[in-house]
Amino acid sequence: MSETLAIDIQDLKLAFNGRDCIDIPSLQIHNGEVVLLFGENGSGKTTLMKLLSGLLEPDSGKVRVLGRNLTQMSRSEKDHFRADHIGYVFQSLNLMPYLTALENILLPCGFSPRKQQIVDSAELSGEYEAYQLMARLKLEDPMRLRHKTDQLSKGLQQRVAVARALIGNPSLILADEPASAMGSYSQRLVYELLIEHARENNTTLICITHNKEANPLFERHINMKDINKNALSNPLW
Ligand SMILES: Nc1ncnc2c1ncn2[C@@H]1O[C@H](COP(=O)(O)OP(=O)(O)OP(=O)(O)O)[C@@H](O)[C@H]1O
Repeated sequence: MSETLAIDIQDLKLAFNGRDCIDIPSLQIHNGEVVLLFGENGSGKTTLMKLLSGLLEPDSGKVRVLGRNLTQMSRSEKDHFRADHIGYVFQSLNLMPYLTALENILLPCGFSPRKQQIVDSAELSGEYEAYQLMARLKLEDPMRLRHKTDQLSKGLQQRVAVARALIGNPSLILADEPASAMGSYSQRLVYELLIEHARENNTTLICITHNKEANPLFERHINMKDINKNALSNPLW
């Protein structure tokens, strides 16, 4: 059973400075599911994504991701696991400003021999793959990828962050508000690319968005208040 689960959470708890943030008794997401995660500001969406990627350590409980128990891994094992198997679009983007857009997109291949191998096995260069992904996001001028990311608009930076998460076909994509700085046409392109890419590669996709227009595109909708007992106890709400 667990081999079919991309995510399996049991009794997951995390507090910040004594204030309870996450209390999720149970959550399962199957391999290949395309999931929209939504909820009020402060309901714990980003924190949950960080727990799923091993960037945050829970106080207690179990997090299994792609059949591996994150809670039993060392920090370095988690870093390698994340580099090899997860693509993450951070809410804060986390692009390297001193690198070009193209170098940013290709960065995960440098950290993961697995991603590099997948890109190489396509018998096309990583660079070609990067251009292909950006073409699907309707980048009009490919020369823009030769610019440093801090010279690009916020919307283009987000598209670069999306391509960076998809390069090397990771098995799990976590996308935290991946299109918030874009107009509605570009937002739709981003959601459609993430979903098509997930279906083409049997990738599991978990995407946070406040954009209700994206709802019909996703096959499963998870409201934080239905899974996190502390979702509504936050003062931000
Ligand atoms: N590193 C941290 N230290 C202390 N408190 C934190 C930390 N990270 C998150 N929190 C708090 O945990 C709660 C949940 O934050 P989180 O960012 O996960 O919510 P969210 O649902 O993603 O919100 P939003 O929709 O505004 O992005 C908030 O009260 C936030 O202030």
